[in-house]
Amino acid sequence: MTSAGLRRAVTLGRLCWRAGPVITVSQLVVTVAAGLLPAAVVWATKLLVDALAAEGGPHEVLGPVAALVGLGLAAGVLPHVTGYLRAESDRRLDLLLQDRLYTRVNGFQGLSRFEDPAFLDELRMATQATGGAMGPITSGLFDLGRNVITLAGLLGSLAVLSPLMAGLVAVAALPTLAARMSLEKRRAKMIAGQSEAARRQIFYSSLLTDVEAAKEVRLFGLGDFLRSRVIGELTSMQRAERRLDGREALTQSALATLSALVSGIGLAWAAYSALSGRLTLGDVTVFAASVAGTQAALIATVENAANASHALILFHHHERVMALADDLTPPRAPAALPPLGRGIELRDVWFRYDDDHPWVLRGVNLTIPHGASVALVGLNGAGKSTLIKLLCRFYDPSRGAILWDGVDLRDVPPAELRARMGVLFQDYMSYDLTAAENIGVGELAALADRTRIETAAELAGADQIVRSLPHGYDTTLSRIFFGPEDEAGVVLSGGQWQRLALARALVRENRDLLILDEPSSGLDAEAEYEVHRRLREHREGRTSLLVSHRLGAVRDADLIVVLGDGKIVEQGTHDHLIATRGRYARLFETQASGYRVEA
Ligand SMILES: Nc1ncnc2c1ncn2[C@@H]1O[C@H](COP(=O)(O)OP(=O)(O)OP(=O)(O)O)[C@@H](O)[C@H]1O
Repeated sequence: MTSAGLRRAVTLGRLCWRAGPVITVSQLVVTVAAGLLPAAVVWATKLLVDALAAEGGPHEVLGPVAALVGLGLAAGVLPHVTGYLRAESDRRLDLLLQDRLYTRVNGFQGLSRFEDPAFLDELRMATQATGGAMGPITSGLFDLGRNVITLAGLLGSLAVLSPLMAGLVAVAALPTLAARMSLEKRRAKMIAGQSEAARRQIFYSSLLTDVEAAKEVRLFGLGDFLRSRVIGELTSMQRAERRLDGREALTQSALATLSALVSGIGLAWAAYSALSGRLTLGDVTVFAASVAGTQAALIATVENAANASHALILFHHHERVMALADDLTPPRAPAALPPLGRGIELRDVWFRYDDDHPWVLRGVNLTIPHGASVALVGLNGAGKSTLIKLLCRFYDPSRGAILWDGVDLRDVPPAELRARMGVLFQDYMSYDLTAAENIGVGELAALADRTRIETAAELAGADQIVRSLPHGYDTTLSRIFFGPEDEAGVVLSGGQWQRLALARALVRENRDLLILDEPSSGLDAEAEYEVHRRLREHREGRTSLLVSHRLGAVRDADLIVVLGDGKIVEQGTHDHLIATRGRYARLFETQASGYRVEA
């Protein structure tokens, strides 16, 4: 094991201790006892055989027999005790590791990590180091410890009879150990090399089983195409595995032949030594059992070391995720976030998602005054949603700053900032929860406050829809989970989901800033009119930012901002922008003419 591997094993040991000190100590005691058992049995057997060969009386035989009975009892019970301790220790360690991992993942307050394929790979491997994979990690290390003790006991016994033979058996094992370790390294490298293919395979197979994708997959006849991609990725991964398995089988067979040869030579030597009177019958028993036991323990040790090292590689990914720095810039001058009194200012904000990506925002200067309703319009890809994500501090500007009453957003904890906002994203979530919970998760403190949830639903035009569901607000909105009384859940239409998402944003009452990104894109004309009428009243006197392609919905805003090519190209009231006959006026005229033609 390399020094890094050893360090990881020590860290894991510390975590086991934290997860359950009593269980860990018990496991250590049982491991040592189980490890010493084979050598103890060999020596008790030797004493018995020698007593029998010397034709001793019941007195001489009683001791070894009693010892063998006790050892037999221990051999019967210890595996079950070990099994229980192991399962309990795995459960506790699993809890601890999952808790650590998801606390760290939640600690990444921005979005950039989740858009980084290298991080996603690391995270996928790290999540494998929890759950079922924890068994081999801990039990592999304890088994390794037990087998090393067994090995030391048996090799020691052998050395008493023939140091040369003990040395020979030990030396014969070295190539096996080296070969196994090198194979394990290759396997780890192969798995790392396959991670992209594995991710693609998971992606294709999830499309084949995903209810959301089922419509398009069937309509476009994508089933065979996706199936052949899954099989293609699997085949290429299996090809690499097959090559390695073949190499492993060949190496192991050659090494097993070497071990058999060594033990054959040893046995012949012991038999001739007994014939010439240099060894007793008991000695030969010790010798034969020790050689066989040593080789078995050696193979098991190598196997355990390989399993433990494989498991430690997974644990390594866990540790790497844990060691990652926060994704957002740490505050230079930590500040408290004041209640919004003046407004939010974007000062020469430049932004791109990555150094290799093009600029999305190029020097945006904008003020959202306190109490004003601001509308953001622009063509697809103009950067509207990106600007919203910066306001929520999912990313920091690449250059420039966003100031909240003069305080740089980089200087305040993101959670504090987000607690001051109600936001409806363009790509909102639909939770497989009840209707009430779908709204209430917008404000966890209001999850049990039905009046508040109903008020938000009413404002979003969702109240009537929810009331007409089989169990009203308690109806489970899911095709995956069952609702009350084991009924299959109900699924809403796109526009109905959107109203619930809007209610979720609005349940956060009295926030400093309300952001709505396309709140009515999926609503029918009547609902859209009604929702915007209510929102207009609701936004009155509150600071809000509305993004919409439906220009009729933004004409009443105090300030309309037109974004184009990552810059603000125009801003003003509806009347002002129409009078200037610029980009907004053209967009508005295009939309209006469409309606006029239809009319
Ligand atoms: N996570 C991301 N990583 C890299 N590029 C992104 C990401 N999200 C958006 N972009 C790019 O940023 C640009 C602006 O996208 P954005 O979603 O902000 O536009 P938008 O104005 O909201 O468009 P729409 O009207 O279509 O919603 C686009 O060119 C898009 O490809």
